[in-house]
Amino acid sequence: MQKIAVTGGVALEGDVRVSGAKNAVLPILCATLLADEPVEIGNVPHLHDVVTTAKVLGGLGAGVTHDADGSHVVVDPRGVDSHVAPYELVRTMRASVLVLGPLVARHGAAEVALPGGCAIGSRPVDLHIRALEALGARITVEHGFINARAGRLRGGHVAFDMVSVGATENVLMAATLAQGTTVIDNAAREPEIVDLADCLLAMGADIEGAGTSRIVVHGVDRLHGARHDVVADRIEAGTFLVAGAITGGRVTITHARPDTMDAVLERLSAAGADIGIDGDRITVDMRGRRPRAVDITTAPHPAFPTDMQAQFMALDCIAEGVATIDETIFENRFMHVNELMRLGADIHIEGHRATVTGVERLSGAPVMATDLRASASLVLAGLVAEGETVIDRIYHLDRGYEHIERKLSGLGARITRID
Ligand SMILES: CC(=O)N[C@H]1[C@@H](OP(=O)(O)OP(=O)(O)OC[C@H]2O[C@@H](n3ccc(=O)[nH]c3=O)[C@H](O)[C@@H]2O)O[C@H](CO)[C@@H](O)[C@@H]1O
Ligand SMILES: C=C(OP(=O)(O)O)C(=O)O
Repeated sequence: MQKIAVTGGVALEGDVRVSGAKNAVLPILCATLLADEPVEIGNVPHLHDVVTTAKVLGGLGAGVTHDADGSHVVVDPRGVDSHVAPYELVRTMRASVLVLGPLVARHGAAEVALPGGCAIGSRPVDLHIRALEALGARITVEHGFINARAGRLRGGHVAFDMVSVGATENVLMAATLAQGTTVIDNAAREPEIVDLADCLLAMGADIEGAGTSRIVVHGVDRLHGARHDVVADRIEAGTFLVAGAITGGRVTITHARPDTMDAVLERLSAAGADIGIDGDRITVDMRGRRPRAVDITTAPHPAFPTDMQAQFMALDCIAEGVATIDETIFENRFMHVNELMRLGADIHIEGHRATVTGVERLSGAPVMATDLRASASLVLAGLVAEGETVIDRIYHLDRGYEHIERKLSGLGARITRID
């Protein structure tokens, strides 16, 4: 199994390009199932999750082709002749549940394996199911599968009792082909929802309010082919900014979307970093000083994202002062804590709160990646730990970060992948 070895102590310097967002490209790939013509997607990141989604779509009968470097993908949904997303694929990537809405809206049937729990929490799908039922789908859950059937869906009122990114995406996609108007209240407002809506609009959908907590969808009879470029990955971008800050370096990220990153940029400033924004470039400068501890509370967008919690915990581990980190989205998203402690971090957990007392130095050690962003936090800690940190189970990293070791090497980091 591949590992990553990092030798800490280099202050990172230079430019790094941000890739397309994992959490946008996966729903967009699923949305292509709604069209009756090929859909071309650009700025597609090289990620294992993209490969898995292509397998899910291929298994349904869609044609999936990509150009030589893989950054343009064309999905031809005309061959779809199955409506089953099997457990073998769904269990490796929860986003596969996002084929549910498109399949039932376009083909009147879907059988999608229940994604089940994962390292960061239980991650139920009851909100997805109730929302699709509100549009007229008949849904049963048995033998580990969600079975959905429908004639043409009809518009309805969906009022979520909690904010769910995935459920908002599933019902938004389904509503585009429903008869009549759907109102989604307490919708998630994440930039990836806006990007999905932009792609659906290019395909001929009629949507208002994406990016606000009320989305209104007027159903149309068909969605056609389109071309769409995936929005920049604000989590990858944030991870590189933390890499600059934690190492006391100066890093510029390019092709970013600063307007999607307010909460993260505000917390980096609070940690003492100088932040400069110039169009799609963001520079973080922490040269010559130690970060200050910053408190974090994760919550739905536009608040601080749960997907950046582990990376900021790594920053707090070597910061001056004591920080509290409250994780309000997932009940078990502190899997990185024990591994960070193996590097010498001082962290105490009580329920949803971690208290991090900054230490002056971390020391390299073998550690185990437990989930995607936990892995990123270990790489970040490894960049400042004395000596070598070897991170095992990096397949989690490859789900969500494109060539992370190459990008960090380009900034001067001593990091290699070991087979
Ligand atoms: C609001 C939020 O920050 N969502 C994050 C969540 O999206 P993802 O779409 O995976 O998860 P949701 O947004 O649906 O989950 C938000 C909360 O709702 C609960 N829930 C969800 C669906 C459901 O049917 N029933 C239910 O109870 C979840 O357990 C969780 O506590 O994980 C992604 C990957 O880390 C992040 O990119 C998203 O930012
Ligand atoms: C946990 C994440 O992704 P997923 O929902 O695909 O597990 C993430 O993007 O941080």
